[in-house]
Amino acid sequence: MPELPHSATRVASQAQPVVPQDRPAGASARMDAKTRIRLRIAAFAGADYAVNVLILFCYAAVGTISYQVPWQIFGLSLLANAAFLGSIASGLSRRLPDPSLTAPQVAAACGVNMVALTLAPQIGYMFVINVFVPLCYGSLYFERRAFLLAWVLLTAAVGLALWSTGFHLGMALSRPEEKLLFLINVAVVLGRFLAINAEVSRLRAGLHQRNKALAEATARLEHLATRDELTGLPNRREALRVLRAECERADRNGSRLCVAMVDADHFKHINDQHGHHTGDDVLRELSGALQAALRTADHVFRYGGEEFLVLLVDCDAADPLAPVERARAAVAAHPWDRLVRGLRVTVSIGSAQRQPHEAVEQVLRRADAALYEAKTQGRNRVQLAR
Ligand SMILES: Nc1nc2c(ncn2[C@@H]2O[C@H](COP(=O)(O)OP(=O)(O)OP(=O)(O)O)[C@@H](O)[C@H]2O)c(=O)[nH]1
Repeated sequence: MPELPHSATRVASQAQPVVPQDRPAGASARMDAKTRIRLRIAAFAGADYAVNVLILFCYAAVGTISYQVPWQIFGLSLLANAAFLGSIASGLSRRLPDPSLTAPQVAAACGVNMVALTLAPQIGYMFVINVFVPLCYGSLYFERRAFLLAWVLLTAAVGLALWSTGFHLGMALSRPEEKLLFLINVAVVLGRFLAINAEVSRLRAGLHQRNKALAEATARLEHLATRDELTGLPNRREALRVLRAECERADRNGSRLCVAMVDADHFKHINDQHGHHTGDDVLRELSGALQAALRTADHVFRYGGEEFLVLLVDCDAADPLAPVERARAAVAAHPWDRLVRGLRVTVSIGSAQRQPHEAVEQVLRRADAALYEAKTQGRNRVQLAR
């Protein structure tokens, strides 16, 4: 069952079903707050019983029914409401699967109305109308099976009450005061439906809010899971996902892909000489320089440490080295002086043109081997994979 709504306290149905579900163990402050809400709702249910009893006293006052009826209903309502308040206040209800006592409170409200129907069948329609309110409120929280059960039981209870009166169901409307009392009762019932409607709106707004927060949290998590925090580039996990997707696409439409491993030269030296902070700045600028040198359709990923992976889509088979050579030259020509005077940063690149249907792991292995060659041959160069 959902969390107990605060505004549920405003719902003026007869026995208010309350909602929070917690376990008996550990009476934390949070549970105490829930208990307070449950108590408040049960108290409002009590006030609701009082309104019904008052209407019955009015009927007795105008002579439609005997005074015995409101007194008996008053006693019964008091008993039921006191039992609910007592078991919620004492913490007894927390030992139950439904600590809000939603179903028992709905059942009690319907039961009191059915007893009233048997005691005063001459205004019996009023009690039949009244039972819609607690049942409707319960339906907000009941699962389908529970609601079906409530439906069957209530129908049986109405049938039983009618049978006990010999099916003498009536509505006293002959005198003006009876007409007025009937209208008052209808107004009270409709008011209760309005309160239920407010409750539905509140639950819906809460749900909408929670869905929105969940969608935002999911997007944030997704971003964190696929992005490198330092450079803002997509990370290695995302690189492999995109690479697989692009390979499938290339195989479908017969286009070519180039995979290039880009590694900063002597980066350890930069860190050692200028500090990790500068090293981080270099990585950030490096990612920007690589992106600026490539087409927007191409991808740059931070593959790890000082290593980047570049994925060139629709790569020109005639000159697969041209774009990566452009990227290398752009990095070498970048105004690194802006970071630290005299700073020079270059990259070595191993580039592999993917063969049709070549496995992702294989093309990455070839690009990595080419990068190793570029490093051993003196760095600041591009090596095409074999
Ligand atoms: N500042 C900074 N340094 C990093 C980061 N990730 C990796 N490094 C450093 O990058 C350095 C890489 O060093 P090496 O693997 O020896 O490579 P290298 O010094 O670039 O040498 P070559 O690749 O052979 O040219 C290590 O000192 C890592 O600590 C990072 O996010 N920030």
